[in-house]
Amino acid sequence: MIGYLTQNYPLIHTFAPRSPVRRTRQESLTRNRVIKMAPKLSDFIQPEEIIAAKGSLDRPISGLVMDSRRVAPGNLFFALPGLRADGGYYIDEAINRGAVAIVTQKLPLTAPAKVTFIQVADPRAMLARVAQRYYKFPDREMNVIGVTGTNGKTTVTHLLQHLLNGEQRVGLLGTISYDLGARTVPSFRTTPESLDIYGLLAQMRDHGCRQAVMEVSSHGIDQQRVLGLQFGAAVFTNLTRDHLDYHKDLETYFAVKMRLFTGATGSRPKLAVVNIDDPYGERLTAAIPDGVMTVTYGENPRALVRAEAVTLGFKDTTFRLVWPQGEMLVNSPLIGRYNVSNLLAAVATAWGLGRDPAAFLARLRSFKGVPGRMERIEAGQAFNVLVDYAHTDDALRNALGMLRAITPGRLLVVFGCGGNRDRSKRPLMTKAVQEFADFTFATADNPRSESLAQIFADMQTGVTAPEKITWIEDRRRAISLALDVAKPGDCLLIAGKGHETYQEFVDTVVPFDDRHVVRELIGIKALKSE
Ligand SMILES: CC(=O)N[C@H]1[C@@H](OP(=O)(O)OP(=O)(O)OC[C@H]2O[C@@H](n3ccc(=O)[nH]c3=O)[C@H](O)[C@@H]2O)O[C@H](CO)[C@@H](O)[C@@H]1O[C@H](C)C(=O)N[C@@H](C)C(=O)N[C@H](CCC(=O)O)C(=O)O
Ligand SMILES: Nc1ncnc2c1ncn2[C@@H]1O[C@H](COP(=O)(O)OP(=O)(O)OP(=O)(O)O)[C@@H](O)[C@H]1O
Ligand SMILES: N[C@H](CCC[C@H](N)C(=O)O)C(=O)O
Ligand SMILES: [Mg+2]
Repeated sequence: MIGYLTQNYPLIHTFAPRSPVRRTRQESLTRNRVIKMAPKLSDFIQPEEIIAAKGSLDRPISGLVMDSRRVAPGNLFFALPGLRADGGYYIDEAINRGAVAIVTQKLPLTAPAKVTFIQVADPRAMLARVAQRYYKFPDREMNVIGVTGTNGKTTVTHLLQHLLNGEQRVGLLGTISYDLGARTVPSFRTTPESLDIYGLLAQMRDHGCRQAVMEVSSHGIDQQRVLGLQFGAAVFTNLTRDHLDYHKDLETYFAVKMRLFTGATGSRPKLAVVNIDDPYGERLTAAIPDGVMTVTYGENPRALVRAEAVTLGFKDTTFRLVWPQGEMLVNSPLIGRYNVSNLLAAVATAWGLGRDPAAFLARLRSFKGVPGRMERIEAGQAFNVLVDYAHTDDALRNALGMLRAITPGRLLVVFGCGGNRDRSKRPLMTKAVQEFADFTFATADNPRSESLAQIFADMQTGVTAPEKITWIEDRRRAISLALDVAKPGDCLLIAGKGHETYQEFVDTVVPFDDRHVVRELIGIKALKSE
């Protein structure tokens, strides 16, 4: 999937080919001068940063690249050690495609004269530093706000963008899309590679964005994708179980998230915004270094920015927003207690950056939500259908707990678990749906390269009430059966894929959008019953 998307995505880190045009002599001279002034390796790499080199550091380069399949002539290729492969293995391919310089952990015994080899201890860290210099430190010309946490990153970043958008557009990088100021493109990673981040931030800067909000995933922090990036603010939403396939245990996962706040990513944020309703948030506040302004938020009475008198409804949420200089009644179409937390995160950040929350009253009300997050599908049916991105046991518990409280009839759920991701959350997700739903249709999410039988087997270890779950491999069929079962007054939650428009199998990616499937099936069923 990722490959499929990036193939169609214009390269952002190599020079775009120019269309042939007639040039005046003056233009040609200017052009020649530009060629003479093409950036050289030594413009981005200092001798003291390298262990050894073979070849000249004065060599001009045409761009940076970390994937041999995307090398263009004149590029500097970073051979990154990976979890599955070693980028070093692809150096020959990169050279064959025209790479003129290689950053690597190991120098070759013999090197072709036309290529410079640069040995460094950590090529990923070097990539981030070089990318930041190559794109001329876009993070220093913008106020970049990074949002981390297990759940809520996408919601909070979109909310913040909505609150802060004014005369100058606010850029955004996250799970759904990248808003680059002049255009918005589909996202290929929640937190892109450092090379892409700096390239994308440069596009925002060049199109007049003076602020940017971005989701910072734990993978992104751990793989040094945000190394050196200067954050004007870092926000912590919460920490619950996920990604333990990668981090192994919750403490390690938390330690990785903490790096964004302590300076361990190479740069300290100016402002830390922390949810102290979450025990990990409480712990985080104690670890924030002196000199970083901290703003706490939550329903906790000790929070600087807090919500009181929360009223949860099926169509909207109301609460009293209290901050050190004032308070006001907020009404938002976002539903669920966790969205109070998301609203507070955004307001607390804006307040920490010097904005007056009172100015946001209308914008808080006009924010209609994020695609695929509790998205209501209305296609003429007599019961409620919601599509949501809950893909952890905590998110499922929150989502279903909230719907349970406001559903007069039965609560039905369609859900599955993604392949090649945290296996330990699968039985817990099954337990969560059984706690709240009257009936569950367990099905496929994105199996990726895992067998669905294996995923189902993991999910089944959490079954305590087998009579309340049916197992249907085909997601469309599962949704169809759930729609057949639903009656007026019932609520059907279709969880896990939210905004996603595809389903990923071992060697295919097929178009699949829960929202379209629901509308189509309701339409067909209505025709049949006429
Ligand atoms: C588990 C994980 O995060 N893996 C990331 C990791 O992959 P890896 O270490 O396995 O890399 P590899 O495949 O061994 O390749 C090593 C190097 O060889 C290069 N290569 C490889 C093949 C080739 O033909 N030529 C070539 O040059 C690769 O470009 C790479 O630089 O490093 C790669 C780049 O160096 C990332 O693209 C890759 O992200 C994969 C695709 C991924 O799916 N990551 C997900 C889990 C992720 O990052 N998700 C978070 C969101 C999580 C959340 O919801 O919170 C995200 O921020 O998107
Ligand atoms: N603050 C929150 N606390 C707990 N659950 C939440 C919160 N906000 C959203 N959720 C649940 O988590 C799901 C994902 O929300 P969102 O996309 O905002 O999170 P995210 O952190 O960006 O996720 P991802 O890591 O997959 O990008 C929502 O559909 C909802 O069910
Ligand atoms: N950003 C999340 C998305 C999970 C969404 C779910 N549909 C799945 O495929 O598991 C992850 O990479 O874990
Ligand atoms: Mg997200």
